[in-house]
Amino acid sequence: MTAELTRRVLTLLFVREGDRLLLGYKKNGFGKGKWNGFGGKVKDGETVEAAAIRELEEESGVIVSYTSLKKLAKMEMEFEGWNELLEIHLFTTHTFCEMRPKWFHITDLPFSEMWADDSHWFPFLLAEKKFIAKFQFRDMETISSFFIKLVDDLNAPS
Ligand SMILES: Nc1nc2c([nH]c(=O)n2[C@H]2C[C@H](O)[C@@H](COP(=O)(O)OP(=O)(O)OP(=O)(O)O)O2)c(=O)[nH]1
Repeated sequence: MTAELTRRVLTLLFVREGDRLLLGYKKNGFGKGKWNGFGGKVKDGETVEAAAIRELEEESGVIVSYTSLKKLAKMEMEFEGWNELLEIHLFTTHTFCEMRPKWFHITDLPFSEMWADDSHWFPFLLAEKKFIAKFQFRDMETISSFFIKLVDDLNAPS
């Protein structure tokens, strides 16, 4: 006689941009050491769509809208000797709601596509030095004057 299997409902969401796919490296727990899409257990009373969006945000910080989700599959995984069956709801999305994350090397930052003031204070940010600064802009792209001062205590009166 086969033992009754407990069902564990999981989500798996892949964020895609053109020909590129965002993956995460699982550092701990189930699937440790594997690259994968983002997902996890569906909580009691939660829809699989809500769980897919929540898990993506918890694991990557990326927020996508409910309407951008495309459900592609429901898969079941059984492992010999396990009394649990995995039910995986597979989704894909092509849209980031507001910010599209991307890693840059600190020596290769895209300053020409960043705010004009950033190149002035990034050296301090990268060195993790505290500073106060003020920038005056002629227009959105042009700084007319600025100062930057390294400080020990950001709460001290300036
Ligand atoms: N690509 C791929 N993903 C899989 C397979 N099997 C499997 O569970 N997954 C995915 C589904 C889930 O997104 C994830 C497993 O969820 P999990 O149990 O590790 O959840 P979690 O650590 O995030 O836990 P929690 O946040 O929900 O507490 O791995 C598989 O065979 N292929």
